[in-house]
Amino acid sequence: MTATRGLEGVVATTSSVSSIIDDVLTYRGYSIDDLADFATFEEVVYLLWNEKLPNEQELAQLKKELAAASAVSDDLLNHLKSLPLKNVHPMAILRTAVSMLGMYDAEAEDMTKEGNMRKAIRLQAQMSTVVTAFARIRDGKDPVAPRTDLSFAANFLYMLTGEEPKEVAVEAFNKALVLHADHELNASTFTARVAVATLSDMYSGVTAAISALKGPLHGGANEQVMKMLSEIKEEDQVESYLQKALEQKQKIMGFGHRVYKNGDPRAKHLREMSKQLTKMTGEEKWYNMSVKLAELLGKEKGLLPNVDFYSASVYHSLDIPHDIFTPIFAVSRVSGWIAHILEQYDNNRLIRPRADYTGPAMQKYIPVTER
Ligand SMILES: CC(=O)SCCNC(=O)CCNC(=O)[C@H](O)C(C)(C)COP(=O)(O)OP(=O)(O)OC[C@H]1O[C@@H](n2cnc3c(N)ncnc32)[C@H](O)[C@@H]1OP(=O)(O)O
Ligand SMILES: O=C([O-])CC(=O)C(=O)O
Repeated sequence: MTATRGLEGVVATTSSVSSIIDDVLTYRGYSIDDLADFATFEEVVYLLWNEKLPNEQELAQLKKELAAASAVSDDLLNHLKSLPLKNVHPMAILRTAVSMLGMYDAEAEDMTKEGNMRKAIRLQAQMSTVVTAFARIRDGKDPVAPRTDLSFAANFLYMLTGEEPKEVAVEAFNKALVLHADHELNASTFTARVAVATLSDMYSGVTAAISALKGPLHGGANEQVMKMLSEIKEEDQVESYLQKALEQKQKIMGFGHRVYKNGDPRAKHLREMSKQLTKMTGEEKWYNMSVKLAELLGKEKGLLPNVDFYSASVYHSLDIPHDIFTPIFAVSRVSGWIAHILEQYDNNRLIRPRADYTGPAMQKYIPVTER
């Protein structure tokens, strides 16, 4: 038996949810470029879960169900208020809150197809409510209840700020949600599939996935990108920052990818959004610094921006707190996790690979008094 480090290149399952073939990303066979340009996030959720784009009626029904499911119980909000919110990362709060949502869901252990679809709606709707409620509670503000007349993207921004967002912000946020919704067998999706392949419930799968997304080598990179840009401060500091970081063998957050070696097809959409939004806010320096960093790192190391790089300046321009960037990734990606969880249940087999043992061979047991 030989191990493949990080399972690189290992094909671990079949899937019809999304594909990356020759650097082209599709959800259920639809190009990410078309979806980013034309689709609402709700259409993408429907597509991922139902293997087809919805007609008007189906879309209206999904929106109605999401809106009806989006409020969370006062008990859960009171739990959130009792947590040490100032010192804990929002992804840790989200991980705990999703686990709690499972405890408040009377159907948590219902493994029927219908029960799982109802839970899917609740999870998709309520993660937005939890993330925005948390972001307000820690600032001493009351949570804002979701509205039933707003789109998914608009509702998130509304619950975060308490104000109805501008159309341009909703459009940008919707596109960001579409771009993050699914990505083949990335680390968090694989984690979700491993958890539910034991026939554990959907909340357990999503809680496990959130844990995997949290790390800076995966979803946590978007927050780290903004931290890096804030440290660099000015465009004329980019080159010296980069040289020093590379000399110290630091990883530059938001660059590189396990699968894409010629660039992440989502990055160009986020780059364009970053350009437009930073122009609007008058803070073009974030876009200019990002472009310069990307040019230099491309030349120096052949490393290209991934989905997390330009999303940082996009979310910053939408006035979103930096530590909420990764929870937003989860709010979108839960749609993909759910699609994969449903696919796993449909054709399940326990996921249990082997390890190539490298420890000592057959040691003789010595009683504790003789050691
Ligand atoms: C949504 C997402 O999850 S997208 C990814 C988000 N993560 C990041 O942006 C974090 C920064 N990027 C990385 O750490 C990596 O590129 C990963 C984790 C995304 C992919 O990693 P892998 O395919 O395992 O590549 P690995 O980490 O082995 O790197 C290969 C080589 O490229 C270098 N490298 C890869 N990415 C970077 C980077 N961002 N900055 C500097 N060097 C890098 C490594 O140091 C390594 O060099 P070496 O061979 O001289 O030791
Ligand atoms: O696929 C990956 O390894 C990481 C990624 O880009 C994602 O999850 O969107």
